[in-house]
Amino acid sequence: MIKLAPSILSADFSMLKNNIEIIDEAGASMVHLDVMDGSFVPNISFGPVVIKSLRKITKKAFDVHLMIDEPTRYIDDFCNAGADIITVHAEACTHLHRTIQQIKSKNVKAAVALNPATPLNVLDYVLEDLDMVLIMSVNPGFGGQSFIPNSLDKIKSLRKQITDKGLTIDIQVDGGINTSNVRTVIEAGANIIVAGSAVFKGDIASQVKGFNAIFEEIGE
Ligand SMILES: O=C(CO)[C@@H](O)[C@H](O)COP(=O)(O)O
Ligand SMILES: [Fe+2]
Repeated sequence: MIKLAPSILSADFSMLKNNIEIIDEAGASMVHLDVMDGSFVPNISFGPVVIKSLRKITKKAFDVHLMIDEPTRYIDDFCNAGADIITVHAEACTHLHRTIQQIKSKNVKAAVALNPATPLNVLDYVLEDLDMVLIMSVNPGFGGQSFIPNSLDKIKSLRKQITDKGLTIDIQVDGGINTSNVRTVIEAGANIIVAGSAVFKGDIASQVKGFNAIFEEIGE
């Protein structure tokens, strides 16, 4: 099953409650929350206090994408704020294996994100431990960037590795995805689609429904 994870980074922050209610009702599978520290990425967004407040608005899964250096320092805070999935960047962790185990010890799903220039082999000795891998299809830090086409080969190779090893791991793709290019991303092997500007810039509900209609069509 293919799932949509709208990224609220592109929402109107003065209307967050309303925007989250709209994606929830329109059929989004989860809420993608981009946490940025101004160090790992050149932008600052929000942290666990905001996520804890938003947790009251919906029961949909909270998919927390941590773009922060040494996330091990804050894993417990994000788990306590109500995260269902925590994604850390391989590039940001000195002890990636330990960080993954820390997330799992809190009964939260663990995922690792790879920047566009990071090879898949950094996952060789941790893949079995993961619930999800996030392939970044833009350089992290901002919404509204263009999809990097090389990401498609990376998604295909990862899907092949997962299948060959007999594992069940979600592949999430994040950055520059819209209703025109999402089919190629799914055909390459992704099953969780993050979309920020393609959901929140314009009619939010109809754009969520537009993605879901494509997912159903492909799933048939
Ligand atoms: O993690 C990030 C950016 O670093 C994303 O989740 C973006 O927020 C996606 O936005 P669009 O590229 O879909 O506009
Ligand atoms: Fe993200």
